[in-house]
Amino acid sequence: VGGDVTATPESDDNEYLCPVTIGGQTLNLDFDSGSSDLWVFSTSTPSSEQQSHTIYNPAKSSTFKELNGFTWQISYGDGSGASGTVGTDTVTVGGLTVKNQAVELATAVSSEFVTDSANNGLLGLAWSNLNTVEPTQQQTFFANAGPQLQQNVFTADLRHDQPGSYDFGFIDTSKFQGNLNYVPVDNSQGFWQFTVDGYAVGDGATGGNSFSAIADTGTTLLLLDDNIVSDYYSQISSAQNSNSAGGFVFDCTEDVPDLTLQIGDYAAVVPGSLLNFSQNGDGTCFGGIQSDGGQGFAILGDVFLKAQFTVFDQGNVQLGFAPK
Ligand SMILES: O=C(CNCCc1c[nH]c2ccccc12)Nc1scc(-c2ccccc2)c1C(=O)NCc1ccccc1
Repeated sequence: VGGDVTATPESDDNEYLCPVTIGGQTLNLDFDSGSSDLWVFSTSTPSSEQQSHTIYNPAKSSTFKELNGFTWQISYGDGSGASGTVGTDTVTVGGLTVKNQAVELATAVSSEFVTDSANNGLLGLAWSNLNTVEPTQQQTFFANAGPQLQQNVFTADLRHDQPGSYDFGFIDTSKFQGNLNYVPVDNSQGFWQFTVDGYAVGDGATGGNSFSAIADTGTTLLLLDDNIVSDYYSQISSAQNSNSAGGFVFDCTEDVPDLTLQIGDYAAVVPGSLLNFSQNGDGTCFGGIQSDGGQGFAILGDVFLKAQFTVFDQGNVQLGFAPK
């Protein structure tokens, strides 16, 4: 048994949305390997915050069950967040069905989500120890689906400005070139966390110290240690760290170098074309590489994942990468 679902990029590849059916109602959700809550806009969300979102109505689902007294509250590094109550329902993704999946109903949502009308909630794909439900932590959709999957994996094939896909339970070898390169994952903090052994800017030599990183489909950009960010932008003459733009920008006419991350034996190349992320409208462009804010680990978000085919292997607690 498995599932294949289309991941459609929002403008500027800011996020990727996938159709999810909950109790017979279909909503587009943001699949997020950097968090572990499945939460949705619902009839419990204040009408002023429902705006143009598709909402889930548990009263219309014959399979919804309230988890009385259960609550959740999540906040993200950009200051956004949401909170609410919890129930269970039957959740289907690309033909793969999980019964009694914890579905978290938002009773409060921050403005970043209210104004993002394409996003009707998140489907967390990190490890369940990151789930925020109290008093009893809940399992993710992927954790619950694991036992019924042919292979206990999901794969991400995100693309620039065109639909990609997530597959659950199988590896479609037509979606990548060559062989998969696996690295061990440390899931003790709940993330798909692994070690990067070095980096190279453009066709420069691979150097630098090894560092921790997470594979995070829910973060748009490639967030790295300040030293690497400075080294990278030192190769772009017009680059500057702009407070008004919220990060490093450069002239759109510039030739933007590739970045290569050495992951074990695998040289993961992020082409310069993906590192010129978006136009600011004034002749400057916003970089796909930005600071990780001193997190202690790098966040390899969609900018990185667009350039690789990635296997999230729950059974063997490892990640696999291959070029596309
Ligand atoms: O939270 C996730 C994945 N879900 C994102 C859901 C989401 C959050 N706004 C959204 C808006 C739209 C759609 C989804 C989301 N990843 C991680 S791990 C560590 C940090 C972190 C912690 C502290 C400081 C920095 C990062 C984050 C983080 O905050 N990323 C989002 C972000 C967003 C903007 C800038 C940096 C990081």
